[in-house]
Amino acid sequence: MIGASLGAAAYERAPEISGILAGAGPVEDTRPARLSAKTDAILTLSGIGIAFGGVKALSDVDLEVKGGEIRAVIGPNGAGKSSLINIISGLYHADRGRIAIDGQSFSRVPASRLARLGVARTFQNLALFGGLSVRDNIASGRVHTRRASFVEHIAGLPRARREDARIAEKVDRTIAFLHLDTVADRLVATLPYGLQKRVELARALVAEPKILLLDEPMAGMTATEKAEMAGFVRAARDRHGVTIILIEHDIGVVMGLSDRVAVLDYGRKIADGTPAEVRTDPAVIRAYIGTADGEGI
Ligand SMILES: Nc1ncnc2c1ncn2[C@@H]1O[C@H](COP(=O)(O)OP(=O)(O)OP(=O)(O)O)[C@@H](O)[C@H]1O
Repeated sequence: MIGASLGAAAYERAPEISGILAGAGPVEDTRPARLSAKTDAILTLSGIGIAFGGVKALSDVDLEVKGGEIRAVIGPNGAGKSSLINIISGLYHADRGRIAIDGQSFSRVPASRLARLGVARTFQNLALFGGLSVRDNIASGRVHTRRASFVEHIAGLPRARREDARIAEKVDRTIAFLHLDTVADRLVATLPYGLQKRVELARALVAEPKILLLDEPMAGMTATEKAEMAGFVRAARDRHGVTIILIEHDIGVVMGLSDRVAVLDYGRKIADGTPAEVRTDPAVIRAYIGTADGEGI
């Protein structure tokens, strides 16, 4: 497996991200374009490029994601994977290229409208409210659906009560789906790391996204936790039809879970295909272990 073959050298070529967000506020493209009826792509990236100072994080990257598929993006450290997810979710703004999400085309994805575009994401490092319960953290994933005003909520007016009941029902269903019932009222900070990652998945799923972006959902997990998480990700696709874009370092997990895998190296896409195709691609083998005749991938 690639995972077993990945030496530290391949993984330690690039500095870690600095966390500085690029670009100014979201600017929606004023010329929305509908997707061609000939394609079943729900997400298309065309010619995406972004640089930070002198570092080209992504150069001319194309990516097509079909509705209902589990699509992995892999590559050594610093290859540009997180930058790609951050561009799709509007946190970074590409210097070049276009992004089409479910029929709407953007040069800059409006982060503030992401949930309404049907996109949800999780983060590489947990981004939960540790002092709130699991239930409240998950409910925060539906904030964008609230229509009743603050005053209506304070006064307990019917619209606000109906809204609360609807959200509570969706939260309960998500808790059951991800087997979080026994910890639903615990403070998130008191949970083991693997369960916290699952709560983050729950918060993304409760929004009922069409597209779910998962940035290293299994990082730091035990083998058992990874297998459980992989099962939940697959179930989200199989039972709810969610399209999933996944960045993950554990290549064994990626190969077992994904329909198609795109491989980045130094910001360029070097391979794209089924797990079986990518696994034997000489460019991928070179990128990961520095030699075209590497074994065991
Ligand atoms: N906000 C930023 N500011 C400056 N440089 C950045 C920023 N984000 C990414 N980079 C740089 O862009 C390149 C690609 O980084 P990115 O995090 O996208 O790669 P990655 O494949 O996700 O890496 P990893 O697997 O280590 O998370 C790296 O050289 C990184 O240092």
